[in-house]
Formats: sequence, C-alpha cells, structure tokens
Amino acid sequence: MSLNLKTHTEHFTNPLYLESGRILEPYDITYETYGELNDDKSNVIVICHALTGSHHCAGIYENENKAGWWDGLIGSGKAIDTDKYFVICTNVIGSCFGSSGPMSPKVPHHEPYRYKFPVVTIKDMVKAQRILFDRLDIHRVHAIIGGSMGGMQALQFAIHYPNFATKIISMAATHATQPWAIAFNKVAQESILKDPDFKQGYYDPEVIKEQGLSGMAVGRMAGHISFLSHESMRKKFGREYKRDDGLYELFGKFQVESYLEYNGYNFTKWFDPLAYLYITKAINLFDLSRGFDSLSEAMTKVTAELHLISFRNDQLFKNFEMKELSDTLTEVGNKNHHYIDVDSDYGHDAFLVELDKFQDYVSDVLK
Ligand SMILES: CC(=O)SCCNC(=O)CCNC(=O)[C@H](O)C(C)(C)COP(=O)(O)OP(=O)(O)OC[C@H]1O[C@@H](n2cnc3c(N)ncnc32)[C@H](O)[C@@H]1OP(=O)(O)O
Ligand SMILES: N[C@@H](CCO)C(=O)O
Repeated sequence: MSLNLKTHTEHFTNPLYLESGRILEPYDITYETYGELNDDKSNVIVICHALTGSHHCAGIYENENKAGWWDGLIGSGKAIDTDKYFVICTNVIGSCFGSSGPMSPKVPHHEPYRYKFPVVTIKDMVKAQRILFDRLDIHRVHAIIGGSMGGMQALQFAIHYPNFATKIISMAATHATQPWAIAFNKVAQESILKDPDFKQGYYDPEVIKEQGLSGMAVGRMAGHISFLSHESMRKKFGREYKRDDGLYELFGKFQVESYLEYNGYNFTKWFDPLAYLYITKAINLFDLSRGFDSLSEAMTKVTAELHLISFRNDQLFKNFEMKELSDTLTEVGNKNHHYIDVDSDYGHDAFLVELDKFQDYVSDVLK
C-alpha cells in the first residue's frame, strides 16, 4: 500500500503556558502523517524525533533523494507498519523545520524572535503535541515511540499524560541528562556563541546556509564523537588516510577527520544555530523527577506498558541510565515495564543506524 505521506502545519492562537512561566503565543506545529486513521481512531502511533530530527521520519519527498530519518522502520510491511497504523510525527517547538522556534516571526512586528524566544523544555514540547492531538480529535493512541530526545519525550508522555498511550517505547535516552552529555552540548553551544559570524544571534540565516558557520560545525563535530563510539570509529575508519592527501602534509586528513569535517560543515547548511542552542538547552534541562519529590514518585504515575531500550555502547546516554529507570519502576511496584539492552558497538546513534537489532522487538510490542 502507499505510504500516504502528508505534511501539515496547524496554527494555534491560544497561549501555550511553558514550564518556565513564560507564554508562547501564537505558535505553529508542523507534523507529518503516514497510513490511514481507522474509524475508531485506535491505530495511532506517535513518533518523537531527536535533537536534529524533524517531522519527516519516513518516505521521500518529491525532488529529494534522502529518506526520512526512520524510513527503515516505518512504512508498508515494516516494523511500524503503515498498512495497519496511522503514524504521526511532529516537529518539536524550538526546532527549525516548521514548528515555532527562535527564528519564527514574533508578532506583532514579525521580526524573528531570536533570543526573545522562551526556553522550552521537553515537557513543553510534549504539551504542545498533546494540544495538537486534541485538535485532531485524537485522545488516546496505541503507542508512542522515540529515540534520544525522542525517547525523553516518550518518557515525559508516560508520566504527564499517563492515560494517553497504551504502549510507550523509549530508546537511547535517560531519566535525567547527566553532566557528560551536558558537557558535549556546552562545547557546541560555546562554539556557536563565539563565532563572529553568529553575530550574537543576529545572523542572516540565508548567509549561514550559503557560507556555513564554522563554530557550529566544530560543535557538531563534538556531537558526532558522542554519537559514535571508540569501536564504531575504529571499524568505520581505522587509521585510513585520505588517498589524495600527502601523509606529511600538515592539513592531510585521516578518514575520521574527513568525516567530522564533512558532517560538521554540512550540518550548518540544514540546521539553524539558534535552534541548536534552544534544543540542547531543553535536553540539558531534562529531568523526569522535576516537579516530584523524587524519580520514584514520578514513576508511580506511569500506567502505560513501558519499554525501555538502551544500546550497550551508547557513550552519550549510558545504558545503565535506562537500567536505573527500570530499577526505579520495579522498586515502586510497576509490573508493566520491560528493559532490554541491545548488543551494539555502534554508540548512541545505533537507534538510527542498527535498526535490524531492535525492529523485531518494536514490531512485537506493537502487536
Ligand atoms: C533521530 C532524529 O530525529 S534525526 C537525526 C538524524 N540525523 C542526524 O543525526 C544527522 C547527521 N547524520 C548522521 O549522523 C548519519 O547520517 C546517520 C547517523 C543518520 C546515519 O549514519 P550512517 O548511515 O552510518 O551514515 P554515515 O555516518 O556513514 O554517513 C554520514 C555522511 O558522512 C559521509 N561520510 C562517511 N564517511 C566519510 C568520510 N570518511 N569522509 C567524509 N564524509 C564521509 C557520508 O557520505 C554521509 O554523507 P551524506 O549525509 O551526505 O549522505
Ligand atoms: N544524532 C541524532 C541524535 C542525537 O541525540 C541527532 O542529531 O538528532
């Protein structure tokens, strides 16, 4: 069957009350759907994206050759089967792919918000999605699935909207962002802020897309180190040197250097620097226990069937962080959660790359 990919943007004029006490008003949410909604609306699956992801998680747009970021997992006959399920993925607020973010026009003068955009949290991102689903007249879903920051959103749904999803799968995430991950984000943030072409937030986005922003490129290189692992880099690149570069040229490159350079500079052509600052801030602030006396108290709210998936060699959100969450659920008497540690060397981005290692698990959970 056809994927039935549709992209939409909804405009909201009611205030969105944020965790910080600030208000976002008005705001837009861009989202994508795949498959068909059934008559009793019982076949909805929500997908939540990571730091630099977007609502485009499956299929290929006309005139493009790159598929959505979880295309291997979502589609006709795939683990998240769009012949059966109606899949929705929204772009989070604070991002740069259609939903309101720091470069969106601020009413009444319609100049971009830039630093005037409020800090948003993962809880705010989830709240905005919940408001969208209300508008779509969807009040309960079969499952919510996400990886990395998407996994954080899935967990936030589990404690703040416990009756919204029957099943929740959170992978490559944590219950609270740890200093190691905040440190990598700090390198990226500082590199962006200190780049003179960032112009203290008053850059021209078209110029950045054209010329790149070396600060952001360097920050993203640090990010890539945290998304891979010692083992996967060794497997991917070894000590291989770029063929055309002389070994004793100062700027001759190892393949790993070439990889970081390519992905760092390429990134600045498709992602907005202010959105990177805002979303990394949201990730840093993530702590499921905020607003509760403890993580244990937060976990007592969970009623959905909850699946926690870690990746053995994830260097960003270590596998034991998910185990801690699983142990806490057990301690508070939750009998409806499952934890698996996927045997993978790849590192954090295994949830994007090594689909074969967890797709059967996902499809079994959804049955
Ligand atoms: C989850 C979400 O919500 S979406 C976020 C997903 N997107 C990102 O993380 C953006 C960055 N992209 C990536 O890191 C990767 O493309 C992944 C993780 C998505 C996929 O990884 P892989 O399939 O293993 O791709 P790989 O890492 O080999 O290649 C990535 C790019 O580096 C390039 N590359 C690989 N090796 C080298 C090298 N030695 N020198 C230069 N470039 C290289 C590839 O050609 C590819 O380029 P392209 O993106 O223009 O096609
Ligand atoms: N590499 C992915 C996951 C990061 O957590 C991204 O950039 O969104």
